[in-house]
Order: sequence, then C-alpha cells, then structure tokens
Amino acid sequence: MSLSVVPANPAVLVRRLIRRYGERTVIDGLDLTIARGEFVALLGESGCGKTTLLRALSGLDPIDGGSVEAPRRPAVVFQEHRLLPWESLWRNVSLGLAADGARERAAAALSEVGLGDRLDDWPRNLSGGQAQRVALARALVQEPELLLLDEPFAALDALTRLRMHALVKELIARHRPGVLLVTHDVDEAVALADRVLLMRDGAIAYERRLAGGAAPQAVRDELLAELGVAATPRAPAFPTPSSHSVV
Ligand SMILES: Nc1ncnc2c1ncn2[C@@H]1O[C@H](COP(=O)(O)OP(=O)(O)OP(=O)(O)O)[C@@H](O)[C@H]1O
Repeated sequence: MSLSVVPANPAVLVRRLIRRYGERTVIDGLDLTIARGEFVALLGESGCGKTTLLRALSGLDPIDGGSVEAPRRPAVVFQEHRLLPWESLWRNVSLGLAADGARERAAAALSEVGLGDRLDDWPRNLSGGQAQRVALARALVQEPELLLLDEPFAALDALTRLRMHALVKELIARHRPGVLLVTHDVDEAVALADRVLLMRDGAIAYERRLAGGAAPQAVRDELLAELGVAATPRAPAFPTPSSHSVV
C-alpha cells in the first residue's frame, strides 16, 4: 500500500472515483489530490477518459462512485471559447458575478489578459487566441480554487500557443488556483506543469514531478516512452515571448 501525503488545503480531493457510460466503466477507482497553487497536467491516449475525469471534477456530470471534494465550484476553460456571441466581452466575463461592481471586476480581468481596451467589443471580432484569453479571464474572475483546462490551446497556431503558455504561467502564479490541464502535447505538459500524470485503464498509471530542476528533455523522453511513443527530436523552439500583447 502506498501512502500519499494529502496537502492541508487541497484544491480538490478525489477518492476511488467511478464513472460509467452504460455498461462501460471509463473511470475505475481513480485517486487524485491537487494542492492549491499546484499545476498538474494530464496525458493519456485518446479515449482513455481525460475529459470524462475533468467533467466529473467540474460537477458538470454525475459520478457513479467514490467522492470528489472541492471547496468551491471549479472554473473550466474548454478547447473552444464558448463565449456568448450576443453579449459584449465584459458581460461574457461577468456572467455569474453579482451585479454590483461586475463591470469593474470584468475590466480588471480583461486587463490581466491584455484586453482591457476591448470591454464593449464582441466575440465575433476576436482572433482564436484573443477569444481564449477572454475565456481565461471569465474563469479567473471567479477566483476559483480549482481551474480545469480541457485542451484550451489545442486549436491555436504554434506561436499563439507559446504566447498563451507564458500568459497562463503568469496568471496562475498570481492567482494560485490548483490547475488540472488535459493535453495531448507532452511538450506543453512539461513546459507548464509541476506534476504530470498519465491516465490508463481508468486510473492514474504514472506520475512525474517536474519540480527541482528536472531536465525537460529527459522528462519528455520518459513520458513519451511511458506513452509508448518513440522520442523524436524536438522542433526548434520559438523565442520565448516577453509580452502577450499581440496574441
Ligand atoms: N457521453 C458519452 N456517452 C457514452 N460514452 C462516452 C461519452 N463521453 C465519452 N464516452 C466514451 O468514454 C471514453 C472516454 O472518453 P473521453 O472523451 O473522456 O476520452 P479522452 O481521453 O478525453 O479522449 P480524447 O483525448 O480523444 O479527447 C471514450 O471511449 C468515449 O467514447
């Protein structure tokens, strides 16, 4: 039996989680704890149940066994922005906030993602990267203790994705929610996460911490091997963006 240390103040505590679709058990006794301020990335083969897990944690879907304990309702950012086309940007961000001070809070959140001058603009006028930045603002304005990210950068071009990584790192360092990022991209997981998990057969099959100066290339190769993929040379990286203002 393995003993795991449960943080004093977890963002989420998942015990023996079960989730079925009809006869099919997709999540089968999964345990997971994410601390506040911890960034966890979740990898796994297509169809292994990553989105199913994220939806179970979000409260969007019911669970069939075990428990999910989160202090407050988590915020979620999906692959597509899911902004309401008939609402202005600030109204999209402020949905769910108390009316009093909502515009000011939305304005502050939009400023944080570099869109402070677009409060009264419309979703249709945004690029894909800008729309995802509004989706991030909408999530963070709730001051969530757990932020769930379901492949939020997958539809973006490579340069925009790198700029989004820099922005997300900055925002997470400031707001310090626990984060669960579902991604197919091993490099993205290694670039962003404190801990990378690999899901298989309905549970967490493998875990790798990246703290303490772990060499990214070695970790990447280890994860690819664990996923059953031969490591390929890394594509030349774009220069690290120093500003997110042109995403
Ligand atoms: N609403 C549903 N009804 C029935 N089966 C479902 C439903 N949603 C997902 N599944 C099945 O559950 C399994 C896990 O799906 P899920 O979307 O969680 O996988 P995933 O790891 O996120 O996949 P991908 O990486 O391709 O997005 C799949 O076999 C899928 O077909």
